[in-house]
Amino acid sequence: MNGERFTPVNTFEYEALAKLKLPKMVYDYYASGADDEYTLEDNIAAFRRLRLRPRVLVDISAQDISTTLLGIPSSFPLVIAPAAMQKMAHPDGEVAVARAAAKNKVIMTLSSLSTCSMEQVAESSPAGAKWFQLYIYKDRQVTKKLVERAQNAGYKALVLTVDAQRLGRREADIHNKFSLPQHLTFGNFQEEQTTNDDKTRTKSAQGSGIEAYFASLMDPSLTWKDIAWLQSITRLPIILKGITTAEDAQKAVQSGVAAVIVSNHGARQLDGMLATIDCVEEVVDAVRSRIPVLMDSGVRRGTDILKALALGAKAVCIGRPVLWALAVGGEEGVDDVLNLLRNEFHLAMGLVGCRSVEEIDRRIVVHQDVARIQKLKPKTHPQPLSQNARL
Ligand SMILES: Cc1cc2nc3c(=O)[nH]c(=O)nc-3n(C[C@H](O)[C@H](O)[C@H](O)COP(=O)(O)O)c2cc1C
Ligand SMILES: CCCCCCC(=O)C(=O)O
Repeated sequence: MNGERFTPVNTFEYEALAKLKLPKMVYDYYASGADDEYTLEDNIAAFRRLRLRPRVLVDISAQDISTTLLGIPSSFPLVIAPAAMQKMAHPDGEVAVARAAAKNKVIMTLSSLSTCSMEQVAESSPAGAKWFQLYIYKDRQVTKKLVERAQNAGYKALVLTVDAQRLGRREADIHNKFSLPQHLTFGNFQEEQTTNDDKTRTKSAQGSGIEAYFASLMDPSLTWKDIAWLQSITRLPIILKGITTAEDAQKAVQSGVAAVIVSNHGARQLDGMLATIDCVEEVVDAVRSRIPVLMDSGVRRGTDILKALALGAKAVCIGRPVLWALAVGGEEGVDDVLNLLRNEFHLAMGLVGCRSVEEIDRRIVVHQDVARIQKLKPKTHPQPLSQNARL
């Protein structure tokens, strides 16, 4: 580096820089997964177990990497996932992310637990399409009010998170006694600040402040009937975030939602779950093209986006890479990460011989273990089974 400013060239380098910059409590909250973090590791490793099968001698001089998501044009198949409390990464918080998303023509999903208000975020970047993520509160009036505000502020869909009736156990947050720093509040609950301080703050007398906060406000009794309730109070399309099985995917279709996101919440909820890229085919097959399937958790490279699309996802969402970029460079950092991922995807798509996202299909991806077995076949296959019996 020799005194020159280090310029990150991929999302992993952004994370390394963010780790140097952020207070430990904040970095740990953003980075953590649940329990032993097996699934956290596997979210990345599972992408590496998938290998690409490129076709060559295809004219890729005029590639089109754009797509459309629920009627919204997107410069490439990527959406910004909801992530709570972004002002801990940078003073501009969610507003910086929204501006970078709008500039890059990708959809931003705002967390209901944002540190800027949803109106502020909407006004900061009116040209950018946005979705609003929803948790269902025990007090349904709180949820209803959030939905009305999101609708009025111009959000185009509601992303209902269904994998977090209780918050996962993130041990680093317990050790750090995580709480929202004193100078920050939850932007969507400013009005309640004087009347009900609980909605605007987390406390950390002992253990993780967010675990206690979450348990006190969110409804653990949520079921499929609440989807119908939500549909009854809004005209916005509803996207279910956190579907990972065929059974739930079928129920989602039957319940009339507009899309599903295959997600394990960045491995922050149930440790030991499959990596989400390993759930995509199951959900896609169950949905049978009736609604779009998106996926998130572990997407760090343009080749990851390509692999997800090859398995049938319409787009991916990214969580942590945006937080790292925000911490390192604010709006400019997020702009850069979006550009990096777009360029990586463009290159990868060309190198496998696809000219448009519609040309990406299952043939371009193979599971590494299957590739190995196929390679072994010519050697073992002709031998009679009895000769192999001792193996
Ligand atoms: C720090 C942090 C905060 C998050 N906050 C929310 C949230 O408020 N609502 C939600 O539905 N998901 C939340 N998520 C999960 C993300 O939306 C997304 O599913 C996950 O980050 C994707 O995995 P990735 O970080 O590996 O890309 C959060 C994730 C992180 C890392
Ligand atoms: C302070 C309230 C809890 C925020 C939870 C956000 C979230 O989903 C996460 O994964 O963290």
